[in-house]
Amino acid sequence: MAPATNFTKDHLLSQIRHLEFKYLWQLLAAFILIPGPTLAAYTKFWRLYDVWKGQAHITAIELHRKHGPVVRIGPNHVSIADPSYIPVIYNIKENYIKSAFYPIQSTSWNKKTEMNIFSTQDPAFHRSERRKIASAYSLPNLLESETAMDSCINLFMERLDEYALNQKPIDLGTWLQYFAFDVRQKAWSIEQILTYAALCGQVPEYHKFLLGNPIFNAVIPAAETWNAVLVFTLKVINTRASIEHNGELINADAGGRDMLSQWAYVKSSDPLKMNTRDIVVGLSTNVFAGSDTTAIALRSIVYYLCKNPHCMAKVVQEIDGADEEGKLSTPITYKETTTVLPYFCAVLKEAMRLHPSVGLLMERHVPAEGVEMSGRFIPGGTIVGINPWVINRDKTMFPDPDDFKPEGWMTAAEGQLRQMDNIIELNFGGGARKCIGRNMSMIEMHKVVPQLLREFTVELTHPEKKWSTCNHWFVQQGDLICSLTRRAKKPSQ
Ligand code: HEM
Repeated sequence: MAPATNFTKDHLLSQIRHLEFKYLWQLLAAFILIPGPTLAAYTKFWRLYDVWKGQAHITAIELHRKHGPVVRIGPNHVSIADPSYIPVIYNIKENYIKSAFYPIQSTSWNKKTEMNIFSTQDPAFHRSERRKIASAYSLPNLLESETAMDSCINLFMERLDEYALNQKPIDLGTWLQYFAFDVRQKAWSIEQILTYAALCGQVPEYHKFLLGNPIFNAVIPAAETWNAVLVFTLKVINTRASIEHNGELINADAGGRDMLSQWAYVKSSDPLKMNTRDIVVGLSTNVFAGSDTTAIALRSIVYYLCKNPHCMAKVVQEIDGADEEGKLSTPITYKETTTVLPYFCAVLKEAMRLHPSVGLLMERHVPAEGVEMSGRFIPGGTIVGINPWVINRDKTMFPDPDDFKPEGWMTAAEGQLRQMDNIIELNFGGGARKCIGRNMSMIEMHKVVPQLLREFTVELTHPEKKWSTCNHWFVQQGDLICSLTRRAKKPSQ
């Protein structure tokens, strides 16, 4: 028996040594062999500085063009640019868990930090919270309330008319933001909140000493009123219902079609399914995650059309043609755009390809066993992610990646088109954590821009100038100053 025991022991030791060696080798290979800026391999402050400058999306594109599909951008952060890993990193199983970047974007409500479906790192909590609200965001459900959007579009066109009549240049970028969600509050703006989240998100361990410090809310009881998102959400709720001092939602009209009404109905018919917290957190997450992202996409469509007058002329011609044939309602419906305005749909995709709303890595932890990506081993626990700005400029899919060429979407063969679609879908994230508000934004964008171009000639007031961009997680644009001229007579409503 003794030799057998020795064999087992020796064998075991050699296996351990082999494993240690293998593990050490893998770590070494990962750390030394993954290319990237030298400083980034040693300190997170390289990334913090890069994000602080507001152009991290440009840095990311340049780094991948120089180093290839796998680039180290922090001691424990690796950026991936190979589209075939989209379904690996962003999957339904949620085994690639969100990083500590996300909880910073939680909701503060009733002096407590409340995780929302965007910020939580816990897959089980995420599943149960998302299940409660998902049906309200389905395409059929949203299309049933399309007329509510129509009244916003009509109002928006009336406001723009005032600028056209007075021949005054308009800051259309800001007005598109008002259209997406009118979050103008005397409080911390979404941009300020995002700047904090983007910067602190690079060194999330400091959040607990900063705004994440529980003493913060206790010492400064008014802190919640600084948050524009929460203030706006409560203000809107209070126009239709009321939130009592103990934080209980009462008197909400539970018969309407919008989310407040739908959720108030669930709360009153089955309080165990949905409570006031769920409603306030759900609605304020919509405002936070949905207003700037939608406004950014709307601005991109308008900007790239103005910068490419031949594309603008084609879109306008397409709209006028459909109008003459009596195929368009006022305002244009989502179904009409998606069925009779194919060139506009290609423009929308191309604008979103060139300027995705999210401009940093969508960070996830590699599962414990590690993974090999594009020939490089990445150890478990490493934070990996894909930046939509990088893969949307994949040269194999988009031969002139920096140019605005909507025609590419019209002429691609079926298989190629599917792959191109899969890539730009990452603008909305992927897998179980994919954007829940995608359909809402898509409906808005497919309606309001064609209606705008149907009613007005839109030109940049300074066509020679480039707009400005600042990436603090969302890539905001500035200086979309336009001149509007009313086209034919106002369409009858
Ligand atoms: C063009 C418009 C939009 C874009 C580009 C966009 C983009 C994204 C992206 C990239 C994510 C995933 C982030 C990640 O995994 O790191 C996301 C998630 C999310 N978005 Fe959007 N979004 C848009 C509009 C909206 C709207 C209108 C709403 C709400 C009404 C919304 C609510 C959310 C929520 C709640 C999540 C978290 C989903 C989850 O984790 O289950 N978004 N969005």
